[in-house]
Amino acid sequence: MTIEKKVRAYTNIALIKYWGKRDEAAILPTSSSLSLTLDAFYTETSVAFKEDITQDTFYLNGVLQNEAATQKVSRFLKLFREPTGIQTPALIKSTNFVPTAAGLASSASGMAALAGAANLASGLNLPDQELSTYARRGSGSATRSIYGGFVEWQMGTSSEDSYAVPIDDANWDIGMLVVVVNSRQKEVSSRDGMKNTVETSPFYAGWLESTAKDLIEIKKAIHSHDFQKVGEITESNGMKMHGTMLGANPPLSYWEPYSVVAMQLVRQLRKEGIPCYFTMDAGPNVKVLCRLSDSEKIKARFAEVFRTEQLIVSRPGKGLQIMSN
Ligand SMILES: O=C(O)C[C@@](O)(CF)CCOP(=O)(O)OP(=O)(O)O
Repeated sequence: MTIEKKVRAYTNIALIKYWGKRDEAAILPTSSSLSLTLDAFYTETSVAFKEDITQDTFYLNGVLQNEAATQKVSRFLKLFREPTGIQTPALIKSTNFVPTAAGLASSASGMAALAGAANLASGLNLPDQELSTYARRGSGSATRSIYGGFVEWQMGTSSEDSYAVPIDDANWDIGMLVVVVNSRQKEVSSRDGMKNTVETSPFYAGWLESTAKDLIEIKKAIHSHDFQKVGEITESNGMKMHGTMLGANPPLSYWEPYSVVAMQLVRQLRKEGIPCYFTMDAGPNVKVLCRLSDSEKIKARFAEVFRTEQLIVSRPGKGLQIMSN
């Protein structure tokens, strides 16, 4: 029995970064990672296997997608067609609720929502942990969006045990301010950036050793609700990831001048006694981990430098949600 339901998945921001694969095809990482799912950014997707269409048909934000984008979705749907034997064409409708200027990687919420919708439509009905290994085959960071709050993606030893584990609901005055320095499509994708780094950076071995220790320490800090420790490890881990890129050949940096302005403002606010810590991904945008109760105060300080539409406060997000159609 298949059901056509809309599934919502929220995006996540890594505090302990995923930056490198040990297996490109299966999207298996070189290290485990840990993220915070965000409530403010999400994707809603429905999948329906329909006899009245002749081929997979994919709408994104209401726009019929081209052959290449549709083939990518079809390749992903094979994960659900193979075990069920479903040959019927699929109608896929996906909407990204990522504020237009956000420029946040929607691959995490996009692939997690697609996995959730396909899981229902195919009748496979995998439990969340196993479903996260399917989302992973779409995009590594999507693994973590199956759950809410703080989530660990365990690197595992195979495809079957490289999955997400919920760590903590983060409902203890945790928030994040996303500073959108630039929302345009970045030149170098995370996929390409991490591949080049793994292959050429002399700092990569040091990163692997250090990030494994960071993960152990941040989980202790989360369990003891030690916000300062969580923040310090987050900021350090993100900078070490960017450090590996600077050593790659050719060197890679995603930073723009206003990325540095944002980081300096975070340091200034900390000096004034407001606990906040920055992290960056494969783009110029800066994410500020803070107390939810401080987020508006911090946003107001950023608004002295950035336009308000560049500043988005998010509380912790939940895991996959099945929406009423
Ligand atoms: O999210 C993190 O842990 C850190 C990053 O965002 C970069 F800073 C990596 C995201 O990589 P993703 O887009 O998932 O790559 P894919 O597996 O090649 O699709």
